[in-house]
Amino acid sequence: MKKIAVIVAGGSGSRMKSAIPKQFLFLKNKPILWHTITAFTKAFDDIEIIIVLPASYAEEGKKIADSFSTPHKIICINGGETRFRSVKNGLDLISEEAIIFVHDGVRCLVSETLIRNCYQQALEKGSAIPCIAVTDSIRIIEGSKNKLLNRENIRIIQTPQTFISKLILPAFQQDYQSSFTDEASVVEAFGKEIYLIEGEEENIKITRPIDLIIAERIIKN
Ligand SMILES: Nc1ccn([C@@H]2O[C@H](COP(=O)(O)OP(=O)(O)OP(=O)(O)O)[C@@H](O)[C@H]2O)c(=O)n1
Ligand SMILES: C[C@](O)(CO)[C@H](O)COP(=O)(O)O
Repeated sequence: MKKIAVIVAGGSGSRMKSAIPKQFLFLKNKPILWHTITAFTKAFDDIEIIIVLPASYAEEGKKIADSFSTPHKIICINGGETRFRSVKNGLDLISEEAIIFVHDGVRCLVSETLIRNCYQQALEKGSAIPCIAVTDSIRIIEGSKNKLLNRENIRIIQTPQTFISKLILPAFQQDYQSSFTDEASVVEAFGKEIYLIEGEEENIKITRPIDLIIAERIIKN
């Protein structure tokens, strides 16, 4: 089956508080976004990639895309105000049947194994959403009180969130809801079941300055 990765890198990175959006910061002499794209090009020779960029950094993003050689087809497109809009802009370029990966441009430590596992499960079940268990105690705030939750039932959700095209493309025709934090929430709101898959501890989202320090320690290439 055809494979298409929509790599969303259209955000501003406000929590990182850096001078440029975090996806363009360097890790081991290469932009974070370059490492993320590399993971997908290594996972599959025949993958097509759509990179979603902030309009004001379209040129920087294009330069990174151009640094990859064929046979990988890489298309760049501008993002939008919300993650939903950015993902939708990428998905709007897809009309054929495919397994579609939606991945955060700032999860640059994702492994080729996880990408391939997501592909396989999405092929079999329609979706593959990587997740990891919680290792801290978890409490929910209820007004002025708080209550312990059973952490056995809690999962931390990652990307690549992977779907068969006939599931994700119609789901993104819905109107935006502020509760949409990821693609699984969009597909679920469309009334479809979501299938989880084991994620990876190292597959962190570079969000705050501390995450960059952690990524520096973990990254291999
Ligand atoms: N309108 C948006 C918002 C986010 N993203 C992308 O979604 C991924 C995960 O989002 P997040 O870590 O929240 O990135 P930012 O929105 O850039 O960060 P912040 O929320 O701190 O501003 C990032 O690769 C980001 O570039 C996007 O493409 N378009
Ligand atoms: C999609 C995601 O990375 C899954 O963990 C997460 O929901 C993105 O959240 P953010 O607030 O947009 O960083």
